[in-house]
Amino acid sequence: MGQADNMTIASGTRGITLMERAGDHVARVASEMCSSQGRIAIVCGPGSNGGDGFVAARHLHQAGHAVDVLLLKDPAGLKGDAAIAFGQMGLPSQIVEPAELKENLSGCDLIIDALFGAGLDRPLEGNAAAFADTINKSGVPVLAVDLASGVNGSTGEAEGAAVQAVRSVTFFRCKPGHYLLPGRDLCGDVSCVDIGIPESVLHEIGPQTFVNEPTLWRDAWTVPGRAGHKYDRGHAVVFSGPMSSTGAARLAAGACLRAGAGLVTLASPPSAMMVNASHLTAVMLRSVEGLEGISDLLADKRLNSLLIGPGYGVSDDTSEAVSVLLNSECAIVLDADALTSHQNAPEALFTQIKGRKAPVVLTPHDGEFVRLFPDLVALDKLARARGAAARSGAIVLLKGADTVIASPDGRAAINSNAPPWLATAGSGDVLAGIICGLLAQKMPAFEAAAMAAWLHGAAGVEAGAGLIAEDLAPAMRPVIARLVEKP
Ligand SMILES: NC(=O)C1=CN([C@@H]2O[C@H](COP(=O)(O)OP(=O)(O)OC[C@H]3O[C@@H](n4cnc5c(N)ncnc54)[C@H](OP(=O)(O)O)[C@@H]3O)[C@@H](O)[C@H]2O)[C@@H](O)CC1
Ligand SMILES: Nc1ncnc2c1ncn2[C@@H]1O[C@H](COP(=O)(O)OP(=O)(O)O)[C@@H](O)[C@H]1O
Ligand SMILES: [K+]
Repeated sequence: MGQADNMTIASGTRGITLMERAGDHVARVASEMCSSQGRIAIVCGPGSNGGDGFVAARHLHQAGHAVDVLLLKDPAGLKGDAAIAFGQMGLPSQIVEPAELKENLSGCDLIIDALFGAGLDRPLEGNAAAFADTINKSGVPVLAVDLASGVNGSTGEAEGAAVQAVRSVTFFRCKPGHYLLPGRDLCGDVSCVDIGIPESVLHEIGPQTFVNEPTLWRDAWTVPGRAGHKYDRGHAVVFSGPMSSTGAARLAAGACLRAGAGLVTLASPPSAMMVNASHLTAVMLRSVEGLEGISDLLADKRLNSLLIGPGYGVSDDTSEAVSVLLNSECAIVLDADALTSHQNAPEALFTQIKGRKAPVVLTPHDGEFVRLFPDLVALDKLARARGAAARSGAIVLLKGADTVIASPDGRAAINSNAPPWLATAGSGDVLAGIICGLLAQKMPAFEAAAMAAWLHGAAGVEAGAGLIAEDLAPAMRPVIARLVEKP
């Protein structure tokens, strides 16, 4: 944003003009949230975020609202555009001690949080933290300028105190902190408004972090052509666990087929053939025994996408099986036990991944992540996923309510459509199956993983409250139908 701001200013738009537009938008949203008689407290910090607050105060006063401008710091310390906006405000303001703030906020109908935005560079402490606390305890709805104060816009983290907003108004583009937790929850509903920064600045800035929406991958996904053949859509293999743990792989295989793989084979240990056979219809079944069995299976060059891990078991045998898969030319998804089985020697896995041409997607949840990348866990979520992708050479899909998909080339997508109902046994197996199904259709791996996370979230919304993992594959149908309709 700093770069976007500077480029816009360098091309002739004054900084105060940007601030004027930003504050105007904030005032408009505040007016929507508050009756025309409503009293609005505008709590302003020492930087440009506070500057936006001063502009909003002027507009709201002109619109007839009762406005209280409350300052964290002495306005003599304001600089640049914020100082100009303060000078142009023409309204009384007061420096408030934290102990007095409660009194100042009582009886107001809306609080505008203009304490800190993009310039936050450390956790809120002392007076700033006390302000955030008092605002949160006031029970008054909060509209945040740019970000809820205390949220780091680049990471979504809030290491100290943070304001809880119901809405935020941000400028030009949403920031990672609007999508990553806890920032997403603290910022509330986010409106992103145009303040006159031209789109063209993005060519030079070249952002590498994206919100996971269909525009990110829709062009990489093809729907079956009129004369299409099932083999055009690939043949995926999902590896089943032993007799007592076959369900995870079957869930994955069903989702893989539903994601559009032309054919899906479940590779089953001989001992589990009966239980698998009694539960499968469109998914095919093949008995595969040991490493030799896997090698024989993979001799069929029509197979092009593989998934191993769900319910497979944690053991050296599993890591050896993974190694055989990695020697093939297929795209591969490594999930669950296939990840944990490498906890003692992750580097060997990464070396093998980096040595192959076809892509690998790793789909760890936090617990699996720490086993493979213990030294990365202290980083923020974007940095964790990016660091893991760079180190492993794989696309890394780091699961959670704010799943991040990262590529070794530096791109990262943040998924935000997943409902909490997806936190249910087997839901991750379904996700791994969807990725495998999209890889079978030869989607590039980053796009396949991103689309899969989005489909999984959208299917969760479609299935709704009370869903279980079995509901997800059927719920993908209307979601896919809508994607086909909307090119
Ligand atoms: N970019 C754009 O296009 C546009 C941007 N605009 C707006 O500008 C905002 C960014 O403004 P900004 O850079 O001045 O930073 P801001 O968030 O006000 O905070 C910096 C101040 O806070 C302080 N400080 C920091 N952390 C602290 C802490 N934990 N605890 C205590 N103090 C702390 C730090 O001072 P320090 O104490 O470090 O000297 C500094 O004084 C952006 O969010 C948007 O609202 C719009 O006007 C439209 C155009
Ligand atoms: N609170 C949440 N909100 C949205 N999605 C979630 C939440 N918690 C987990 N998920 C998603 O649910 C899935 C769970 O996967 P995983 O942990 O592997 O479970 P399992 O092994 O039981 O399938 C992941 O896709 C994850 O991103
Ligand atoms: K703010």
